[in-house]
Amino acid sequence: MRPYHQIPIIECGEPLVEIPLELFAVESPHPYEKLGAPYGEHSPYFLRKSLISNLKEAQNHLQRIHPNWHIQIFDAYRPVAVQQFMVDYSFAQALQERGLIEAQLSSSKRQEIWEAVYEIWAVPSKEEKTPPPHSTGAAVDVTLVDDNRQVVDMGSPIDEMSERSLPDYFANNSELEAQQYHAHRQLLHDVMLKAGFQRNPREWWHFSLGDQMCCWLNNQLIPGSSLTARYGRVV
Ligand SMILES: C[C@@H](N)C(=O)N[C@H](C)C(=O)O
Ligand SMILES: [Zn+2]
Repeated sequence: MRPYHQIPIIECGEPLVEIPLELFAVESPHPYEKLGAPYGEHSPYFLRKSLISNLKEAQNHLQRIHPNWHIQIFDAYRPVAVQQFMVDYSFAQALQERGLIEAQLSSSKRQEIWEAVYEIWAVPSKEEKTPPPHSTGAAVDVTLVDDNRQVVDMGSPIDEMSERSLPDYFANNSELEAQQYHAHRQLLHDVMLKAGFQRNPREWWHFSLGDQMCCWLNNQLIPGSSLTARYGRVV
C-alpha cells in the first residue's frame, strides 16, 4: 500500500476516450506495445474524457511560452495486465543490467531488485481500492518536444530505474547542462500543474488528475482538504 491508497474512490463513470493524437506529439511505436504488452480493447492512447481538455490546456500554456513546442505522449491508459507485464519486464531488465540470473538470487538480492522495480512502478493490484494509477485512465506519462519535434532533454529517459528520475534530481547541480534539465522539468511541471494535474513526487514525467495520487497530493498541499478520487480502475 502507498499512502495515496488511503484516498476513497467514488467512481464517476466518465468514459475512456481516444487522445486526439494529431494535436500532440506521440512516442511511436508505443514503448510497451512494441515489447508485446497485452493491450485489450483500448490502445494505450486513451484517457478519461475530461483529461483530454486538461491536456490541451497544458499544451496551450506551453505554447504561450514556446509557440511551436508540443507535449509528447509517452503512455496513458494501461490495463492491469500491462502493468503486470511491465513490472515483470522491468525486473528481468534489472537482472540483465546487473548480470544476475534469477535462479541464483539470494532472497535479499531478490528483494533489493523488487524494491528498485517498485520505486517507479505501481503494484499491478486488481483490488478495487488500490488500482495502479494508469489503469484508472487518469494518469499520463509525458515529455516535451521542441520546434523541430526533437525530444527536449530532461536529463534522463522516462522509466529509468534510478535517482535521476526524481523530479528535483538536478535542482542543486550548478553545471549548465543540469540547470537546463531542471528548467525543462520545471516547465513541464508548471504547464501541467496550471492545467490541474499533479506530478508523481518520484517521476518527472508522470502526471495525473482525479485519481487517488492526485487527490492525495492535493490534500497534502491544502490543509483541511479531503478530496476523494473520482476515477477507479477501468475494467
Ligand atoms: C514507471 C512509470 N511508467 C509509471 O507509470 N509509474 C507509475 C508509478 C505507475 O506504474 O503507475
Ligand atoms: Zn506514469
